[in-house]
Amino acid sequence: MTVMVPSTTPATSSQAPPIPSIIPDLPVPPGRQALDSALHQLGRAADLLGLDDGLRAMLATPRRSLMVAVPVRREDGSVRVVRGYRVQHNVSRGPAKGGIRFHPATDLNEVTALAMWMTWKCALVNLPYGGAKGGVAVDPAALTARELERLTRRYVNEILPLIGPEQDIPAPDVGTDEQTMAWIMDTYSVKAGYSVPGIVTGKPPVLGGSLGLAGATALGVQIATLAALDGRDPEGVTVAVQGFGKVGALTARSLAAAGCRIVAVSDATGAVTDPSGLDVGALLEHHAEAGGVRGYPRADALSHDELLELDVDVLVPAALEGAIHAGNASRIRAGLVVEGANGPTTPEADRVLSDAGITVVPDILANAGGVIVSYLEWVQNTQACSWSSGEVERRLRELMRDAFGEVREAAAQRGISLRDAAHMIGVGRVAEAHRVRGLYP
Ligand SMILES: NC(=O)C1=CN([C@@H]2O[C@H](COP(=O)(O)OP(=O)(O)OC[C@H]3O[C@@H](n4cnc5c(N)ncnc54)[C@H](OP(=O)(O)O)[C@@H]3O)[C@@H](O)[C@H]2O)C=CC1
Ligand SMILES: O=C(O)CCC(=O)C(=O)O
Repeated sequence: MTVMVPSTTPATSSQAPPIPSIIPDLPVPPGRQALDSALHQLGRAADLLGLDDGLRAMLATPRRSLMVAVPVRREDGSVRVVRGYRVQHNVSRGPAKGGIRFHPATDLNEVTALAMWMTWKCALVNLPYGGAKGGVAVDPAALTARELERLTRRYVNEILPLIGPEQDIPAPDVGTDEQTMAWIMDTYSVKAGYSVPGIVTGKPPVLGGSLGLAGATALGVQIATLAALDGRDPEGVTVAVQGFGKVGALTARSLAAAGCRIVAVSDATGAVTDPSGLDVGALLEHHAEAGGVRGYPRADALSHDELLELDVDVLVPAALEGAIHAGNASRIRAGLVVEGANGPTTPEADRVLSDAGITVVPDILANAGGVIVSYLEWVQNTQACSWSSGEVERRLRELMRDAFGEVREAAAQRGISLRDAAHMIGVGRVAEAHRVRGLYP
């Protein structure tokens, strides 16, 4: 999103055109809502842990935030300037880790919230990482492939002071993919003068990418869903999935492969439903050809809101933050919500779902499969070794199972929600790292 600010030069009779600028426009919703949610969740965990005010302040404050201008030359020769961000929320347990988002509405608040969630997520699944996130306020669909490549390379160049294989390791998120990661690796490597595969995860396998990363988040969501079903036969369990991107589409496929009946999916173009079960393979083909799920001929159309409010066993929000909010939470009829997306449920909605007896498997647990396999990729790159897809999947299953078990046990012991339990464990580990390291100087 380019912010146009009028020139401060007084208008003259020749009426000079305003100078386009991207002077910071903060704070700006909707990122503020994500940050408020993240801070609220941290506050609850800090209360459960009895943390003192100093530690609370350290955990609530990002360690480093970088805001950059990213000029990109368009195909017609003109230059457009967009804003980019990289936030390292916490690095007490290891290098910062987290994806890069290309989305027109991203802002510093949103990226800060996403970085904070990465910190707790990495601690919860016991990875030796802190948390980070990056973003560029741009719609990648509105750029050509060459413009996107130039934008990516320039953004990487601007955030060079923060990133590095031992400092801060990016990965894909909304609007970015394997190709984006390949450009990041190349840009960083050209600057270094040698290949640095460990600078980024989610790369194509030919560049040292993990054989299991493409579907890792989705497999993790499937594992979390089946664990939350608690022994119930998945055969015929009805599922609605919001978002049909890297997480949503592959989660739909993964849950269908486990026997679930995917009755509805959506993306930004629309939503489709078939109560007898969608053919996810055919839907993926339609999506690839048509650029979205809208118009899929073997299903009925429904509205975005109707999808969220379907009477299903499982709802998987796998798009953006704030999908389930105070305005629609009371209409959610799913028995179980498994958060594929980061921050899809606001704190107000959380309360409503809890009062209605709806179980929520929180984002930092449900979607941790991606960063788990990112970690395996990074170890593989930095140790110059490689693992088979079977080995990657085994490790992913182990870490997801252990984390799920710990969260469920803590929730049962303390009589708290899975979200509070997950945050208590994640925040507690980071707080303990701070305590043991002490404060410099
Ligand atoms: N990629 C990863 O490794 C991980 C991602 N996540 C989280 O998962 C979520 C999705 O990420 P990812 O799949 O990578 O992103 P993608 O960009 O691949 O997909 C996002 C999807 O959301 C859809 N969408 C956007 N707005 C809406 C809306 N209002 N209603 C329904 N669908 C909508 C998009 O539709 P369209 O394509 O039509 O725009 C697209 O299908 C994010 O919260 C991300 O942070 C979490 C862990 C790891
Ligand atoms: O794989 C990674 O490093 C980060 C994935 C991510 O951005 C997320 O879990 O939200």
